[in-house]
Amino acid sequence: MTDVRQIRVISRKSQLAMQQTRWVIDAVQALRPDWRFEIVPIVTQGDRIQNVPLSEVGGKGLFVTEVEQALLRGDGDFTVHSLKDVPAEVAPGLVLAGFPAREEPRDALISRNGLPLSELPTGARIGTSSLRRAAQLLAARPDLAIVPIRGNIDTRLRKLETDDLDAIVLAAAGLRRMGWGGRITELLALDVCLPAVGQGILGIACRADDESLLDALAELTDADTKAAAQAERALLARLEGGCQVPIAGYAEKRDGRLWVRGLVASPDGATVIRAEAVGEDAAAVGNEAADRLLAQGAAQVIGTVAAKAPPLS
Ligand SMILES: NCc1[nH]cc(CCC(=O)O)c1CC(=O)O
Repeated sequence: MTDVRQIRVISRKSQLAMQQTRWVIDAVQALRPDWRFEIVPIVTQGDRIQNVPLSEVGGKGLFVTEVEQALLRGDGDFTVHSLKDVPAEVAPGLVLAGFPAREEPRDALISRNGLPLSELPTGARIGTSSLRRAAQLLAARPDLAIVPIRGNIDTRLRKLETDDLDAIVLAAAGLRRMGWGGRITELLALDVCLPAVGQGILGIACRADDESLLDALAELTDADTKAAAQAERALLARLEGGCQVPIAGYAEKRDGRLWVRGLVASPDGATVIRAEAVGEDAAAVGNEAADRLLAQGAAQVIGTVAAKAPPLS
């Protein structure tokens, strides 16, 4: 017999956030038929600032901090984060307790004329505000013109036409969760565009002392996804990267062991440092991959980028 609870779920109002929230509620409901759920919508500062590239507004976890404060105040019981938007450290008193099976981790190219990356014309205009994507695209194709675009997924898809772009790059996971996977021209190979740490993973956060909720979230957790999340976030934490630095990391299970790949690049793609590590313990493997990046000078690349970034305000 489980306890009967009325669970309040804090969610940003974006279509993607609401979609992900409803999906997780359905999954928890299936495990706890007696529980009742209610969505508490929240508008964050990050949702209000729409026209400035995220890399310029600064502040780690722009969308996440206010949601964490709301959870700590007790405005709601859990929230569903896109893990890649969650800074390396979560707020004291909260835990990331639920990791449903990962959606597609790769970045997707959506091109106007259906051409894959390798066939785009010289000087093609590619829309992305992600320094990580820009750096890797330029490393593969230095001729490309990177055009900053921001906004929700549907806004960015529209800008493909209105901003006269040849292609845009988005996380395949977000597109698929919205039911728009059919728009994808090409999934970019992991060795062409290594994803952001946590891309495609949902991380469900709740208060660290909420025992019955912790139990339910543990039941919907996929062990391989959780291990990948831990390894990738250990790598990120050791590199101390904010969204101002092109950092990528991806972990997957191979033959029972965890394989982590990491990348640090200069924004122009001229310098790209790669490293990998294999092992059993998720955090240890992530740390080892980070150390191998640092041994190749990643700190200098990160330091150079951070020095050029505008001050956080
Ligand atoms: N930075 C915004 C963001 N946060 C999570 C996703 C997509 C879903 C995911 O990666 O889990 C996106 C959109 C994108 O990067 O294209």
